[in-house]
Amino acid sequence: MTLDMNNHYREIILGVGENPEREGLLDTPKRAAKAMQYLCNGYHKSLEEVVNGALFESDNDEMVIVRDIELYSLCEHHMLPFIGKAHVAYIPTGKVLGLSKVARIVDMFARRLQIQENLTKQIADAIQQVTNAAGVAVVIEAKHMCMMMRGVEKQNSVMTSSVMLGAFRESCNTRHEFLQLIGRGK
Ligand SMILES: Nc1nc2c(ncn2[C@@H]2O[C@H](COP(=O)(O)OP(=O)(O)OP(=O)(O)O)[C@@H](O)[C@H]2O)c(=O)[nH]1
Ligand SMILES: [Zn+2]
Repeated sequence: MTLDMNNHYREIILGVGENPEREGLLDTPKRAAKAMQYLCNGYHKSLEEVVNGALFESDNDEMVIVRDIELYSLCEHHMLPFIGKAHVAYIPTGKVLGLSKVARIVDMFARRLQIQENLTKQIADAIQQVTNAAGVAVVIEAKHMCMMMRGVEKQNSVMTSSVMLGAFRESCNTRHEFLQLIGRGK
């Protein structure tokens, strides 16, 4: 599989008009394949493995927010990066999730070929599934290289996507509190 990918990258180098035998490019197909495998390693992870049992009993039923989680993903249309931040919140119902696991869940879905809207939904659904929370909210703000480096070449546009489940969808107050706490409220 990796050997195959190496050959494909060699073809890409030829395709852009370069010489894959040039000294600086000799190991590039191998490196590029390895990098791409890393950037897409989310396909080989399961939610169970990522959470690793780190769910702790708690009678705290107030909103938990993890904000400004850095996010690197690849857009599925151009396979170019989109880069930004995820803000994740949930309202526990007896169990809280290990803090780092929230970020690991973000990574598990970000390290795939994605569109931002689906990524946002997959993270929200996974947090809901793992915690059985009374509500989950995910907001992602990201810049898409496919819009910056090529195409319309807009350098300053940021895409914001959100998914609200349970209490965040039903209650304006809960939603406002969340948006305020991530610095996006009025
Ligand atoms: N909604 C959404 N669109 C995305 C995302 N990533 C890339 N796109 C868009 O996907 C669309 C693909 O449009 P096409 O017209 O098929 O492709 P294209 O000719 O490369 O489009 P341009 O980028 O406009 O040059 C573009 O409008 C991209 O901006 C994303 O995460 N969410
Ligand atoms: Zn794109």
